[in-house]
Amino acid sequence: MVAELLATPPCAEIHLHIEGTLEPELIFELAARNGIDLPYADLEDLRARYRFTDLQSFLDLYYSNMDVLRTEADFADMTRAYLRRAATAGVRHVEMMMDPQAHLLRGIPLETSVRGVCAVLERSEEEFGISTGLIAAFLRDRPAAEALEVLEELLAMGAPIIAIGLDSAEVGNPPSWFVELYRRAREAGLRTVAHAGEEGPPTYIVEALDLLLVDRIDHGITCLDDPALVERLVRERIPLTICPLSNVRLQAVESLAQHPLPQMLDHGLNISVNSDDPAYFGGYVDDNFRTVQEVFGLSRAQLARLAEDSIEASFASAGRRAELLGEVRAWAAAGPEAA
Ligand code: HPA
Ligand SMILES: [Zn+2]
Repeated sequence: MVAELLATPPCAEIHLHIEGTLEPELIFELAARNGIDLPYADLEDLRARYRFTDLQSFLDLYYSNMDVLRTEADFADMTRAYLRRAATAGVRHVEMMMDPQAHLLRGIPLETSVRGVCAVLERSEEEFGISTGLIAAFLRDRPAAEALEVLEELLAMGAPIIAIGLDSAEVGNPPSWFVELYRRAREAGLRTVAHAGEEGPPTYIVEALDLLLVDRIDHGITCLDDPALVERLVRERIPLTICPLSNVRLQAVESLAQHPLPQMLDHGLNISVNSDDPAYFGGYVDDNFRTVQEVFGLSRAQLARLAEDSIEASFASAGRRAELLGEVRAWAAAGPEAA
């Protein structure tokens, strides 16, 4: 029974910020390597700052810690550390966001951040058995014109991105400001996602769908405040990428017991389980699966459904999706409940 409780399915992780995988130990290591004086006495002092009251309180630390990322090797080391850990968590495909604009704003050329991450992603399938896709996320609390300029530069340099996303401080920065950015991305053949309804109202989810024409919504938990929207998300099979530990740590929900994941399953929404910024929110995708399993007593079949949803919602090739769905079905069939 204990082994059953700890089991997590093979899955796709499709809501993950690579900069949010920067663990405290690596922050200190990179600071030492780059001769940076950190504003923390030691690891314990840094860890003591990981108490957040909302999204902004997290973003302040997240952007501040990014300062240790200076060279291609720094970005590569961070990416490799995530993939190594993700492989043990059952991740078989990852679509990772990165914030190239945030690095550019602090003087790090796009080539440095993108090449550092991509050098490792290129070898991921061979090295870790994890297929990958890179999503360039843009900062919604910065001018839309700046995002468009950065996208043009990414396209001009041939950055191997599969999609664009929209992240950072949500409330007061609506999707409607980024129509041109998303139009340009689609024109360039990219897929599209956007954070909406993490802290912001359900109208932001509607804007992301109707104005940005996104393929999936990151978070989207506030959709439950609008029953007509929930019905639409179910009918149109629009995926929501759910991050349970993140929602609790950022106080978007009061406690895990009050997380709306079971309601979302009952509604028949396509939802996946993801870690968002695992170094900051207390766990990787397996920790998120384990937690929802423990708190809600999910069955093996329900866990398999979450994993299947993650694969269906991904931008992996049809062949890769079929292969991974086969793995999830084998995992589901191997459990005691299936006997
Ligand atoms: O959890 C998040 N929400 C919004 N923006 C972000 N940028 C990094 N992580 C996040
Ligand atoms: Zn996120």
